[in-house]
Amino acid sequence: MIEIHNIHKTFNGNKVLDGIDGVFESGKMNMLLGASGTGKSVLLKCIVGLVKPDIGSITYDGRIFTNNKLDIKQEIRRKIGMLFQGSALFDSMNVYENVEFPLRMLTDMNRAERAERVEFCLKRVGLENAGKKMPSELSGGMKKRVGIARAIAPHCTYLFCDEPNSGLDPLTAIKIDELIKEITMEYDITTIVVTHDMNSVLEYGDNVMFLYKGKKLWEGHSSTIMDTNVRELNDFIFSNRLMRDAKKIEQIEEEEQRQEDEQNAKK
Ligand SMILES: Nc1ncnc2c1ncn2[C@@H]1O[C@H](COP(=O)(O)OP(=O)(O)OP(=O)(O)O)[C@@H](O)[C@H]1O
Repeated sequence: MIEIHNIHKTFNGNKVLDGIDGVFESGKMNMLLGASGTGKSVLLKCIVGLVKPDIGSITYDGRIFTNNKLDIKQEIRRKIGMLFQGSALFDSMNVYENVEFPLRMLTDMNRAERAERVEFCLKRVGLENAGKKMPSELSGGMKKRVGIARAIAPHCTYLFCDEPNSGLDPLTAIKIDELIKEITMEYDITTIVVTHDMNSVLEYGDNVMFLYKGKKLWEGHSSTIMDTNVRELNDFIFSNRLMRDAKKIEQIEEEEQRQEDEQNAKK
């Protein structure tokens, strides 16, 4: 579990995060949702330690991360897996070497142990025969899968994904979300996903935080997000035409049901 309390961050007079609190539980898909420029990535960077908050605290399973000793921070960092927007694979390494890389850097596994772990992770993401391929030979979805295998290889406890399905077609995007969710539950990982994709949120969001201009305006399970009274969140959701149409259909169905109930009651 990761807890953040009262996170503030200002860049050159531009207030990007304005007092954010939150709890991210393990085994759940925790999602940071919001339009471009609302501070989602900066918040994620604060949590990972790439950006230092001006005020606020972050704890990992009860251990303070912010302003703690370097060795404690490094110990926590070793348990973090990252999936970057563009997958960020090393172009000069093949798939196997990419997944093996964090094991070389972060663990004292010998060659045979590394090979076993790489093969396990590649199999887990459905790429058991792709070890020798170079990143340039992979589709966008395959690159994301390699990114996931690399992130979980050192047995990560925490997994951070920055727009994991950006640039993917809708079907592949759903499969990547599904894989992240399965892995999160299977290994009880604390996962935080930055997204502005409502499809992802509705399908997989166990705990969704909506950020707007550096503030958290709404938080809850995805099943309740369509019923929100928060105007900014409503505007965000229904800026998408498909969402507007879905809402209209839902309202028509509700009205039909209401009329049917009324008629049944009269009988
Ligand atoms: N290192 C930095 N220095 C100065 N300003 C920054 C820095 N990093 C981010 N910002 C600013 O912080 C604001 C929020 O940026 P952030 O990347 O967190 O947005 P976001 O919600 O993740 O958007 P997107 O969905 O487009 O990635 C932006 O105005 C951005 O220009």
